[in-house]
Amino acid sequence: MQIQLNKNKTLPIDCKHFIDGQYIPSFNQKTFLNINPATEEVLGKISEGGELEIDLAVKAARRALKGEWKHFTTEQRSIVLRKIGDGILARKEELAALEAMDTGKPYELALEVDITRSAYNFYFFADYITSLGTESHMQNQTALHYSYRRPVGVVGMINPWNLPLLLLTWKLAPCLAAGNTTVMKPAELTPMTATILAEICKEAGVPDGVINIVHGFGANGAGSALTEHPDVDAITFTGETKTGTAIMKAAAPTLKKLSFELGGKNPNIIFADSNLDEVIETTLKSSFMNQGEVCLCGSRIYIERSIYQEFLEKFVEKTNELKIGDPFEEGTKVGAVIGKEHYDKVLSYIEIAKEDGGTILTGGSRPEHLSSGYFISPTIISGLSHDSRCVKEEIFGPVVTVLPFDTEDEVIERANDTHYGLGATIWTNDLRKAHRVAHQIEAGIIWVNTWYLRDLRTPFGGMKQSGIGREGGIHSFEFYSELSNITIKL
Ligand SMILES: NC(=O)C1=CN([C@@H]2O[C@H](COP(=O)(O)OP(=O)(O)OC[C@H]3O[C@@H](n4cnc5c(N)ncnc54)[C@H](O)[C@@H]3O)[C@@H](O)[C@H]2O)C=CC1
Ligand SMILES: O=C(O)/C=C/C=C(\O)C(=O)O
Repeated sequence: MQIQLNKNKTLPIDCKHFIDGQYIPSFNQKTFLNINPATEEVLGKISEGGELEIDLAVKAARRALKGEWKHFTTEQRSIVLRKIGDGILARKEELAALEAMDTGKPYELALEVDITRSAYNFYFFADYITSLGTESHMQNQTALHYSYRRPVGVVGMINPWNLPLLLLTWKLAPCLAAGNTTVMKPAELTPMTATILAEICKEAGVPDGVINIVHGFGANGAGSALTEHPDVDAITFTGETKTGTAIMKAAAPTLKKLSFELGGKNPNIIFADSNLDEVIETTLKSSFMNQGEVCLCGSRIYIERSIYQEFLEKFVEKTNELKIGDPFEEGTKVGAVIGKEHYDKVLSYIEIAKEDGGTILTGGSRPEHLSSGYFISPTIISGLSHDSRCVKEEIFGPVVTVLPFDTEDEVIERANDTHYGLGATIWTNDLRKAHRVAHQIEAGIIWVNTWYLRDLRTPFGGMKQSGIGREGGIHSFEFYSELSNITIKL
């Protein structure tokens, strides 16, 4: 399926399943529509899979585990992974355009972050496997113990719509590196880049059946069919916390191995001794990058009282300068949110903020110059109490709350007063304070004087209701492989 596509794309673009190396429609020919959230136009039809398509895909993945893929050496898998990375970069403009159309995000962001990082996910794990070792222990002179790593088997992947290709490849690269096969279900709202990736993988030499894609819905659809399927060994999921609960229940009867990266309500803690210009520049990104639709966004901003007013003035001024609108226009920093349902949800939180006595310092509604598309101006809300739903719940849009604090202990308590524990950012030039506070914040990913600085060797994931397990570097292999210990008596 070669789509010649640039910013002047040709529609419609239909997305079929990819099973056992072939693009196929659903058995019953069922489809649903894919909508561009920035224009509200129909992009094409998506095949709607269910139990039958999932079963076909799982059988193909199970067969492929025992086929030629099983005999690929580490070096051969590494070469294939590098070729997939090359294949992504060779089509980066096309993939970025598809991602922008599917999600509503700025094309420049898709090119710079989503697509580049997707290729890098493959390059990183291509290198990583060639130096991956296992432990061995000599027990006195009587026995040698060593561990042996093998694939988990068929891995089910359930992906969200916010960073479609980036998050799918973050799972797929280590999954293939470790020798597994997979059935992937992209989010129903963002099917396009995954569909193209299948072709890139095939061209890179991934044998038929190793990767399979089934499109469709989550509950009572392809998603639940995948999580319930008895012949799937593991599920990796990124998305909402309550979906994680449903998947855990569905996976329990067959005791699947699970890795969950769930929602967040991340604190951004700004101490008075930080460099304010640097804080503002990064806080604009941590608040509004990708329309705030990144689970790592710092949507609760706590500012030490002595710089509260100065911070607000500068932050509001710089936020008002962000260009919002057509994702394909040069310089656009904020695009459309993912769709009508999410648009209504985000706006409903702004209404809650007003009812709770909050002050909308900027934004709060659709920008006047954009009459269609699901656009919401970057919104900053002050004056809320700590228990307002806007401060407590994940909004996942271009909306942040700002609150002053007086002491270190107070802000630590506020930051931890949530069921989530994904990310946090701390701004201070006091080294001791940075460590002291970081050690007390209940989050899996803590940045000091930066945000979204990623090193793929590091453990990535959340604590509390933000996730189960970690991925990245060796942590990915803890999930995507099984270790056996072998003891030899000497
Ligand atoms: N990375 C994150 O933390 C993300 C968080 N969200 C949050 O979730 C909210 C809703 O967005 P959704 O797209 O509906 O997220 P979601 O968690 O419902 O969907 C993510 C994926 O899970 C699948 N899914 C849904 N229910 C399932 C089930 N019962 N069994 C198996 N698969 C299932 C969906 O089809 C999709 O592929 C957002 O407003 C946001 O707050 C959404 C996307 C990413
Ligand atoms: O791996 C990254 O760089 C980004 C991860 C972001 C998420 O997992 C998310 O928004 O869900």
